[in-house]
Formats: sequence, structure tokens, C-alpha cells
Amino acid sequence: MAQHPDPYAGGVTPDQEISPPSAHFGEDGARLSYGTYLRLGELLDQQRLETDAHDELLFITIHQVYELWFKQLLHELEAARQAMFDDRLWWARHLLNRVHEIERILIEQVGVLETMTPQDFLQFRARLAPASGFQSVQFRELEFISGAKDAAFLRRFRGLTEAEAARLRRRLDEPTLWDAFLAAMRAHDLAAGTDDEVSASLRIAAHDRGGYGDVWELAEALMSHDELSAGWRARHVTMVERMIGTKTGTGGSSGASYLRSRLDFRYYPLLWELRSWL
Ligand code: HEM
Ligand SMILES: N[C@@H](CC(=O)c1ccccc1NC=O)C(=O)O
Repeated sequence: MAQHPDPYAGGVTPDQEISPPSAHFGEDGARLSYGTYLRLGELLDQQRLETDAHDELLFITIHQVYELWFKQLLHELEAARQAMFDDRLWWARHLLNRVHEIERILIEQVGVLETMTPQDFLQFRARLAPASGFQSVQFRELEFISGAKDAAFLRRFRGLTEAEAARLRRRLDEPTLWDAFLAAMRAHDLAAGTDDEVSASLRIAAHDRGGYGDVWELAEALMSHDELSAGWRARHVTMVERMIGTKTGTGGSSGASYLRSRLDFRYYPLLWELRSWL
């Protein structure tokens, strides 16, 4: 019989020398364990159901996972914005590639929630009102930093804490990814004052990738971010129609028809228009 290594001996077999505990990798610092490092005690204590409906745990888990990824996306987008201002375009692209992968997961994840049937959702839906995804502060922060600053959302938000309102106001004051992209264009001697100038410069970059490859690739990365965000909105609304049909939303909107009215929305219309003029 093959001898299995003792997992607590750092992968060595019993006949090999076992290093003293003090030399074990990673144990000379804060004496972390998996659970203490990841704060699993706190994390796994945050799923508090309002009802005893079986599917409510899935509903809460999915939303919490979304919010964790939103936090990560904001972290990456802030850094990508800074990288563009610093003209470190390779780093901005690297981070935006990560953003795209996360956004693909966000779209894919909708299917997990759709394993819930509409009648099972109705077992706890009434208890959720007036809460709704409309009140996701991080979702709105993502829209603001991406370029879609709309102060009307701040006014329409119900139940914002002072800290959340401050976060949103800060996002309204900050430059967007698009502002940072325009700065990067200028740093590469491309005019980026008016929309017409930006469009003309984008055409120049598109047709001279030898000279403007970094700027072009960045424009494409922003395009993917925009496309994936639109993809999430479309996926969300089909899920909504499957779950509640034409019912009004718990957040007080008309529901799917409000969400459909946002489907044509794009962060970077000039990048989309460019396609018609190449
Ligand atoms: C059963 C599943 C879901 C249903 C039926 C649903 C339904 C709705 C409805 C009807 C609205 C419009 C606001 C209102 O309630 O009046 C809305 C908005 C929103 N939902 Fe959901 N939702 C679901 C799952 C999710 C998930 C998993 C997320 C992920 C975070 C999410 C995020 C949002 C966001 C961010 C908005 C605001 C969108 C905007 O203003 O453009 N929803 N949802
Ligand atoms: N607005 C949804 C309920 C809902 O999905 C929801 C409720 C509370 C917290 C987050 C939610 N997710 C997205 O809107 C509805 O009208 O059924």
C-alpha cells in the first residue's frame, strides 16, 4: 500500500524529517487560519432570512455575491482610471481584462437565480418591498465611475444612509473612466476636446494601430466593458420577466418596462458610433 503523506507535516512522509512547528511557512506572522483570514465567522453569519421560504437563502446569497463582485469591480476600475491618467495604458488594459471576466460571471450567475420558480419567489417577495436592486449603491457607483453620472438617482434613492449618500456624491465629483481615456488620448497627441474631435481621433487611432495601438486597445477594452454592462441589463430584464411578468417592482417602478427603457443605454456612444464611420 502506498503511504499517504501526513497533511499536517507539510506534505512529507513519516520517514522524512519533519521540520519544527516554528519553521512552518506562514505561521510566523499573525497566526492566521483559513477562517480567521477570510473572516468566515462574520461572512457566514450575514444571511438572515425574513421568511422560512426555502429559496430565500439563494436569493440573499446571490445578491451578496453580486455586491462583493461590485466592490472588486470598483477597486479595479478606480485603478484603471488612475493608470489611464498616468499613461500606463498596459496596466489599465490588464485591469480592464479582469473587469470583463468578472462581468461575464455576473451575467452567467443570473442562471443560478433562475432555478427559482416564480411561485417559489412569491413565497417571500411581498416581504421584500419597498427594497429592490434599485437601491444598490455600489451598482450606481459603477455606473457613475463608468461615465453615466445621473444626479437624479441620488434624489430618487429611498433609505440611503448618510455614508452611502456621501459615497455617491463623491462619485459624482470624481472623473470618470471616459475622462481618463480622453486624458490618455491627449497624452498620445490625439485631439480630444469636442465630441467631433474625439471621433476624428478615434478614426485616426483605428486606422493607424502601429502608431496608436495602445490607445486603440484601450478603446476596445472600454467598449467591452460597455457591451458587458449592457449584456447584464438585458439578462436581468429577461429574468425579471420570467419571475414577475408585467407586475410592478417592489421598488415602486413599473418593473420590466422601466428596466427595458434602460436597455439602449450606453456609456460610450462615441465608441459605438465610430463603427458606422470606419
Ligand atoms: C428574482 C430576481 C429579480 C427580480 C424579479 C428583480 C426585479 C427588479 C425590478 C422589478 C427592478 C426595478 C426596480 C423596482 O423594483 O421597482 C429591479 C432593479 C434592479 N435590480 Fe433586480 N431583480 C432581481 C434580481 C436582481 C439581482 C440578482 C440583482 C443583482 C444585484 C439585481 C439588481 C438590480 C439593480 C441594480 C436594479 C436597478 C437597475 C436600474 O435602475 O437600471 N436584481 N430589479
Ligand atoms: N425588485 C424585485 C425584488 C428584488 O429582486 C429585490 C428585492 C430586494 C433586494 C434586491 C432585489 N433584487 C433586485 O431588484 C421585484 O419587484 O420582485
